[in-house]
Amino acid sequence: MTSILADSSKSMRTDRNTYVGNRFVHVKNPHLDSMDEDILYHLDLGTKTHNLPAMFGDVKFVCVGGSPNRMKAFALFIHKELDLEGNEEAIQDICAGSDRYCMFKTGAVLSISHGMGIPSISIMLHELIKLLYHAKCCDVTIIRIGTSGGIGIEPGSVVITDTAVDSFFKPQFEQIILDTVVTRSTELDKELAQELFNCSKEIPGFPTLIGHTMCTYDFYEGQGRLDGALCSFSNEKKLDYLQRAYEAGIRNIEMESTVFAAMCGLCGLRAAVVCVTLLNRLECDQINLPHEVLLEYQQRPQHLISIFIKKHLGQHRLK
Ligand SMILES: O=P(O)(O)O[C@@H]1C[C@H](O)[C@@H](CO)O1
Ligand SMILES: O=c1cc[nH]c(=O)[nH]1
Repeated sequence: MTSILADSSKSMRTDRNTYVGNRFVHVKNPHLDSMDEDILYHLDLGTKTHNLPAMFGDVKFVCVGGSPNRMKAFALFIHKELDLEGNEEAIQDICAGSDRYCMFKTGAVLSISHGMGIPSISIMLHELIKLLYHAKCCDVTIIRIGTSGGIGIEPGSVVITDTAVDSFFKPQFEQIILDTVVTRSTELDKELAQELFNCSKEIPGFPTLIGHTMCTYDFYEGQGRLDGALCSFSNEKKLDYLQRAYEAGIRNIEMESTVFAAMCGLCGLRAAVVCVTLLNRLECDQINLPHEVLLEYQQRPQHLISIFIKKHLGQHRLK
């Protein structure tokens, strides 16, 4: 696919990230200014129906992840960790009127689910970024806390992404706009990744590392699994691909990081991807860990992010 498109220069364009001084969340769409109202349909919010600056103007940290239950659990956890006022029952799903995504706010922290895969997170991010823009938010850090398949590392390890790459190991995301392929950078904030890694040193219970993350369009064939409903390659081909990925510096595979990095980078959000690995793909394809172990693994990125947020809010005591 890449080589065909590379020949057709008329249908390719490159979008570059631009970072602005004060880091207001910004949109890059001249049409929005002329709209009388902006309805954020999948979030069940809007500029006429809700006072977005009053509801969200103080947001400084946004955490996103695939599962609604995980993101609710994270909101409750961070509420407790930050010792915020109000009881847990007050933390209600702000998007309850839509059954696409869920959203919880506690203090300056917003926790949102994004479903599975690039199309799902991309829709959520368009509406979230517009929400933060309408709310006049500035200096916002956004972190994806997810799960992934590891390559050559112990299951339960946490990978902080330095670069998100596509299935060809390229640090780019190809967005098809009308009939044009627009190539966007998937660069993430290196300082933020390092800062998160430094926070991980305070948690002795599990290994954390910085590495490249591969983002695919599919969980089965797209990630070289032999156990899907369709498979046309051998075990040798699978292992050759994953081994080459490892040699290219890739340590885990998931399904959202490239579009996440591209969209956040273009709109002035400091972004990071922190995913726990559920298995070592050089050894197996099926996720066969007991439910309690999976739950504990999913809490690892949350624990790390809570230390990071507490540090930024001046609430963290060094051990
Ligand atoms: O945030 P989650 O844990 O949902 O991310 C990964 C990538 C896919 O969305 C999903 C596949 O199981 O898990
Ligand atoms: O192997 C895995 C595990 C979780 N998520 C993925 O995308 N792949």
